[in-house]
Amino acid sequence: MTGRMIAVVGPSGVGKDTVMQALVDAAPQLSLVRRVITRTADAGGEDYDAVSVPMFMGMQAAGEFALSWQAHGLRYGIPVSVDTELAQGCDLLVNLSRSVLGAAKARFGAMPVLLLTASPAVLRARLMARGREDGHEIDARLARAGFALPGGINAIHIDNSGPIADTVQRALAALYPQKDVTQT
Ligand SMILES: Nc1ncnc2c1ncn2[C@@H]1O[C@H](COP(=O)(O)OP(=O)(O)OP(=O)(O)O)[C@@H](O)[C@H]1O
Ligand SMILES: O=P(O)(O)OC[C@H]1O[C@H](OP(=O)(O)O)[C@H](O)[C@@H]1O
Repeated sequence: MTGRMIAVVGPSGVGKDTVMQALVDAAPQLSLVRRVITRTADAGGEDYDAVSVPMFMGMQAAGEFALSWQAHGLRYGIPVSVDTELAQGCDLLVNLSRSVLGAAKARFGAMPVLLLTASPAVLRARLMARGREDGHEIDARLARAGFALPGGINAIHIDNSGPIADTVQRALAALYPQKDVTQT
């Protein structure tokens, strides 16, 4: 049986990467998609493939991305190697821009979408505490917080204002309603 591509979306700072890692830690059949990003390698946060803009453009021209988009002055790509992992039956978690969900649905077919939410005050506090961006960049990210999902996208809304463990429990219950998939 082929695996499912599972999109995780929501405003910057809501906790997408943190929740995705916690989900993988809790449920062994889930794996993370490693994104290609035109961000310097030392920025911290998620594990990603850091490339220059010319390298990214070359990879794109060579058809190496299943999906790509731009946000926050950066380019993001999802490598076509995900198709092999899906064919092997892995369920994959991918951090996507909300703007690319229509294209993702067209590319990957039936694709659960987890939309994480938190209040603007929580988002700001988390971005400031994370410290990856400066104040202007944080303001720009917060200005995008209310970006609407494209039409036709039926997302699973999960509030990530509380403990990560609660978010993980709710996400796994939505993704795997029939069984307990945790390691314990
Ligand atoms: N439920 C939570 N409770 C407390 N802190 C959290 C929670 N979820 C995430 N955080 C913290 O919030 C910060 C932002 O989380 P993270 O980097 O995962 O967000 P993100 O949605 O991936 O952001 P971006 O889109 O900007 O990459 C991190 O410092 C993380 O530790
Ligand atoms: O606001 P929207 O378009 O939904 O998201 C835009 C981008 O913001 C985040 O980037 P990063 O993880 O901070 O590099 C997401 O991963 C996405 O690629």
